[in-house]
Amino acid sequence: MSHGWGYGPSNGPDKWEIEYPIANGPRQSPIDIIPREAQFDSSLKALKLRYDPSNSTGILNNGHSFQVDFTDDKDSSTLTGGPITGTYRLRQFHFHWGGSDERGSEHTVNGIKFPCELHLVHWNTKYPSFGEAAPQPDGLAVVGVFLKIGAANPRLQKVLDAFEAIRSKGKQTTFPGFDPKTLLPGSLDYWTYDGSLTTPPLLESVTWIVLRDPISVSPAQMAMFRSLMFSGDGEAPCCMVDNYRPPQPLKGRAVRASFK
Ligand SMILES: Cc1cc(=S)c(O)co1
Ligand SMILES: [Zn+2]
Repeated sequence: MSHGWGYGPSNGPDKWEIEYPIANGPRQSPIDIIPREAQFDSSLKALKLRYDPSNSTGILNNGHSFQVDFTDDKDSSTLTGGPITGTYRLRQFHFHWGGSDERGSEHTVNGIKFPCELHLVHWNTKYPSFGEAAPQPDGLAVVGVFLKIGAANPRLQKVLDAFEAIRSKGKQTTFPGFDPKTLLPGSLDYWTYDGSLTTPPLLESVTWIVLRDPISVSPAQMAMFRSLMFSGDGEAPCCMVDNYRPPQPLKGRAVRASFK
């Protein structure tokens, strides 16, 4: 039975270096963002996110998180501008969250954790596919959005309403016509730095674009995230919580801000 990576005491983030030595590499993610140490860069362009809802296809419990997948055979859902050059295509989005409201995000701000963090994963179309882009230093761009406890988020609720069909590992269902733009805050001001995937294989191929402003999520909605299972049907039930990697050493990297 493969012991596979996870978030438990025997296979969690502190153990990943055994099978993935890059876990101790020079550009690992997430990081703690310290706004007063970020450098405002006036040459940074505005983020341009153009998403076509007809590209959303399905929603899947992959045993680590859940993800909403997008067809990426055309330049119809793209990220341009911001810190990147060229065109990156949206592949999927997913979340990381905690077992209670005081933890769950991967990036932190002045050491503060949010209860949840959204990741929108895009790949560089200078490469022929996501798989070919994923190992390249400029292969991926992930937009991170913090979720903060507040009013219930009706746009997020559309995603949560699909959970009954994907409760356990390996379950998936169709998820057509969803517009990820509805999960973005009003401002696209961001911090950016060179980093990695936050899950194995921890590839150092991600240009991170972390939005300053959070979106809201209610306590009841957070409880719905925690109703998903890491475990598959017929396995010992294990709630999907605390699927976040803690901040990693900055190792001299610059964090730039698109705003003053
Ligand atoms: C591709 C990918 C990116 C992130 S950030 C993640 O958590 C899993 O897979
Ligand atoms: Zn992620």
